[in-house]
Amino acid sequence: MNMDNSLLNSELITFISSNSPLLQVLVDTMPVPIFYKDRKGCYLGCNRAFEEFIELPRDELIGRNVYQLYDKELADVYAAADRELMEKPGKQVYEKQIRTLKGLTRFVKFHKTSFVDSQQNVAGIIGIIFDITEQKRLEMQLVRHATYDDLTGLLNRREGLNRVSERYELAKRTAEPFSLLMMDVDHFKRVNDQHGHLVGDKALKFIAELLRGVIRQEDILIRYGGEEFMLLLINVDEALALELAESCRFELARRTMKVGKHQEISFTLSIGLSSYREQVLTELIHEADTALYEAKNRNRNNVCIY
Ligand SMILES: Nc1nc2c(ncn2[C@@H]2O[C@H](COP(=O)(O)OP(=O)(O)OP(=O)(O)O)[C@@H](O)[C@H]2O)c(=O)[nH]1
Repeated sequence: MNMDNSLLNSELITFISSNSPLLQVLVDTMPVPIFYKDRKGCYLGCNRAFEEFIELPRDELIGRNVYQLYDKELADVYAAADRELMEKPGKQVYEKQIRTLKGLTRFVKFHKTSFVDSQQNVAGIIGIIFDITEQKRLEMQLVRHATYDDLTGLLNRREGLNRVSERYELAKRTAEPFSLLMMDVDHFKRVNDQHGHLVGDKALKFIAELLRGVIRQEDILIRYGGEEFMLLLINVDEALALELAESCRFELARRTMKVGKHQEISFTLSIGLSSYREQVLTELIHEADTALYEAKNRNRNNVCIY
């Protein structure tokens, strides 16, 4: 641009508009949205990609400020960012979730630069917008996959153990009680063998949903393995943990899941319980596991305390 970053505001408007069709063609050719504003924050112009992006023709844009175009919350963010750039001229880059004028949500990355007039005073800003909605969607998908189990939507083992470890360290510092349950669905192989793997999957979702409904919001429920779940009960001593474990076991045993039109199947849980008594985390998990093994040996469908 021959603007030399140093034009008077009025010169700039003239330069960009009819006297400079080539410049307009140039910016219109750019596939990313570009806009420019004066020092008061009024739009001086934009390219075609920006018109499409905000879904507004440039005639309706020029001369207006953000408060006349967007909701106040978004306008406040834009105005504050513009003000900061005018006060500290140079470059500015930030990401923001926005709503278009037609109400679509987009994630965007702004690259803004200030420009000065012939007296070297800041005369306005030029902004370029990169639509990073797809990139954000993929990022969120990756985080979701890395955090949750695809089938049940519960925390997966890796992320679950991270959170259990964090809570363990916190409980150690604050001396709050906490208890750990290992829960395993009884004879689950039979479900697969008798009804097929898809029904088995549906059953795991059903069981996870049911457990989610029994536990409290602050508890951490993890799909630990195939048909095995870990539950960390926060601020819960052994007596209360036993009650909660019995509730999980009882609620699951009394419910049935529909299979096909006429059949209903039910499930039971074996549960091992261990409570924090200053043992290290791996030891606590091992104890709950040992108690689960004991519950399986005692004919299943029961809770054993280590
Ligand atoms: N459908 C389905 N089945 C799974 C999944 N993960 C594990 N399983 C099945 O769970 C069954 C576990 O079997 P076992 O370890 O023998 O235990 P069990 O039959 O539950 O018997 P007990 O634990 O001793 O009561 C196996 O048949 C696995 O294939 C899954 O994601 N979907």
